[in-house]
Amino acid sequence: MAQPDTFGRYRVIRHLGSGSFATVWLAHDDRLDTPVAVKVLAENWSHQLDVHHRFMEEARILRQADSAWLVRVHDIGTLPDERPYFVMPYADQGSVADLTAKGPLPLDEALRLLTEIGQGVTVLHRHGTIHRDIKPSNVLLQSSPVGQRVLVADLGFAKAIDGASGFTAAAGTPGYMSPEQRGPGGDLDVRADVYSLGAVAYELITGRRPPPPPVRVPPRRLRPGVPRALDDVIMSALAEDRAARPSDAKAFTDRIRAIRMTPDLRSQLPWWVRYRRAWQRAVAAGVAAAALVAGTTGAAASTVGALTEVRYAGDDLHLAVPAAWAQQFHNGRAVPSAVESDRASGVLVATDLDSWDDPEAAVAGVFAALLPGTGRDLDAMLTGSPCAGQAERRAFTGADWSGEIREWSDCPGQPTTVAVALLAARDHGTTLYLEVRRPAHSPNVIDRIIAATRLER
Ligand SMILES: Nc1ncnc2c1ncn2[C@@H]1O[C@H](COP(=O)(O)OP(=O)(O)OP(=O)(O)O)[C@@H](O)[C@H]1O
Repeated sequence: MAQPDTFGRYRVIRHLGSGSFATVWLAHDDRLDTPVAVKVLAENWSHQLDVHHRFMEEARILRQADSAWLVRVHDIGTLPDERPYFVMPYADQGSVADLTAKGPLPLDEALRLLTEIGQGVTVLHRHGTIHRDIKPSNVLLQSSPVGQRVLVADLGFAKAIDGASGFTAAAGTPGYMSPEQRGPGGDLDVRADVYSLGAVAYELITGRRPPPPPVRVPPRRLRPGVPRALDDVIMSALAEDRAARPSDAKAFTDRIRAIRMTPDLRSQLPWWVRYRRAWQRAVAAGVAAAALVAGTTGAAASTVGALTEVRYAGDDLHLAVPAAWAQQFHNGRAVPSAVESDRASGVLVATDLDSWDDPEAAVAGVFAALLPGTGRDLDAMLTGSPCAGQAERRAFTGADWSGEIREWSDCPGQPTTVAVALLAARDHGTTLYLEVRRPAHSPNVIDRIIAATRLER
């Protein structure tokens, strides 16, 4: 469809996207001076009576439900060629699918989104409607004065609960669709949406869409440190037998909300998940502010090549990393600590900052921080482990540093080894905390990094 100039009083700005039955445009309401999204029935479907009816039904349900958790419908109209359109607020931050495309979300962020999506679906269930197509791309995000607002959208497949038996056509999206939705004529109830909520939760937590039912791998297996209660509610929502699922969106959401409120949720998380958010938020500022001073040391030839010295303005740590790893850097990520208030920040140099906390990513790099004092206890700092299996522990004694190295080589998916070291500086009341992620083919690189890292005195 060529870009029209207007839909009624709404001035068209650009195309936002097209779904199976409709096209959505960004437009401007000049009278109220606000951006809007206008959804127009697609030309090729406009003469199909059932599609036309469903389109109008979507607008009606959204208008009647009139909830802050659902996309609201402000206006409705008809084009000169008789096609209907309806007008919604513009969701300026894309959809939850844009977030899941980047991988698993920080746990607190995932729980917030799930609670809000669950509230939207609860409104629909109270209204007597089954959504039938809940998935990340159908949950839109809009900026609000207090942050970000979730809007459940796309009710193109929604049905009244009363008329939900004996559907003539299967509807939904594989991966998010309940087993009972797979065939036509299914006898559906709100627990079909509970299954989809479980599937969205699974993807937010693990970064992966669940396999077709029956789902046998719980989120915890893919993301160590997921609280047991969260694992349980997601797996029960994904039960093949709907009698085993939470009874409706409210029951599901109440359980998610309770987990979110658990006071010690944060302390249950392993250290690399707990501190993730802090550094992610600061990446852009950190990269801009950091001054990378690189000089190659004359290190002996090795499989990862020469080391590059990295130093940040205002810091007296000269960190040495393999030159090939020094692609992105950031200063400001927090160091794990047994005491929340005792947090120092450090520098991260890696091939890919965004993947640093994902134990399955093939990322290589070094995170280093200086902590005041010596005599610190690594066990008290670290909770959980990044990969399965026991860490191999060994002592390190060098000219400048001495302490302990722990290395996990049984990391899922990728040939990456994760190591953590806590090293006291010789003749200096300082401790160096190091995290190193290295490819499997460079076994002695950690010792070389420590040996070449020095303090400016
Ligand atoms: N209110 C809105 N604000 C911003 N973008 C929107 C809004 N409503 C829909 N969109 C975007 O418009 C596009 C088309 O949406 P639509 O609901 O028609 O179909 P879909 O969800 O992409 O696909 P399907 O209906 O086939 O599942 C999507 O990319 C969606 O994110």
